[in-house]
Amino acid sequence: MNEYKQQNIVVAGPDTISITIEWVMTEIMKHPNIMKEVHKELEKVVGRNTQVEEYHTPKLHYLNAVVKETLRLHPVGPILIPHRSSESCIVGGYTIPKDTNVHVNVWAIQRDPEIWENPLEFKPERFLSGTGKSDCSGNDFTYMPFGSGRRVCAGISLVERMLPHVLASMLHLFEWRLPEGTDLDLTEKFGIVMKKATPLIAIPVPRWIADSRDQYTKERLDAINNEFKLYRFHTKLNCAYACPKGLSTEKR
Ligand code: HEM
Repeated sequence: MNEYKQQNIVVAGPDTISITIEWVMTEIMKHPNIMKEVHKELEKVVGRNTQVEEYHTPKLHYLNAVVKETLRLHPVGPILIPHRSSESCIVGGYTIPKDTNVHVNVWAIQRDPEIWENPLEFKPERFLSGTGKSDCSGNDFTYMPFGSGRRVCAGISLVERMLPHVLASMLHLFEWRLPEGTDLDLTEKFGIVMKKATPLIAIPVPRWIADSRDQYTKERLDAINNEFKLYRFHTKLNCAYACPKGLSTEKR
């Protein structure tokens, strides 16, 4: 691996993954029915009493389709990295002379209505069956979020493992909501990498309370169920000393 590729790994790695996670979460929050489907799949594949492990992620077909659909509408590298033709060639009837700088607008290709049905609709199902558009490795020229050819993204296999794992872990235990009174903003900020124009602010809400450490909840509740049980409530006043916002139940 040459020095430039090593530098690219440092530059391309962290930003691209976090930007894509932000886009996936934005699309999922915009479509509550899709969040519900993802949760349903997680309950089936992972279950409630286990945490997400790497071996679960290839079985999360719907979540993987959500990631692919996000990369279709929001490719991190919208115009790829500039390429230069090593030979003269003809592409689509156009002659490209040797040594021409070529910019491939993947963003536009992946929204082309001649290729994609209702291209602006976020529809993970298009990657679930038989369309043939699920190959991320650059062999399908209608879908190239990682580029194509010799300079295709070197991080594909890492991304394919990491993205669904991180997302599944975030979505398995939590439902994600917007702060009250705010709207989702899907405006893009074009650049070498395509970010959201405004950062996503999302609040995690636990989906269920699960204490996997033991099965003695009932015994614990029985143990404190006596004439002092209300008195025990006084401990909440202790919170007033520790509360970082200085809130106290004694003050009005
Ligand atoms: C969602 C995440 C990512 C996306 C969408 C993405 C996309 C891309 C794209 C479009 C290119 C240009 C390919 C071309 O011009 O044909 C590229 C190049 C590259 N990517 Fe990624 N990338 C991601 C994550 C990563 C990660 C995590 C790493 C490394 C750990 C990485 C390493 C590289 C390298 C080294 C290149 C340059 C390859 C070369 O010039 O030969 N990428 N990536």
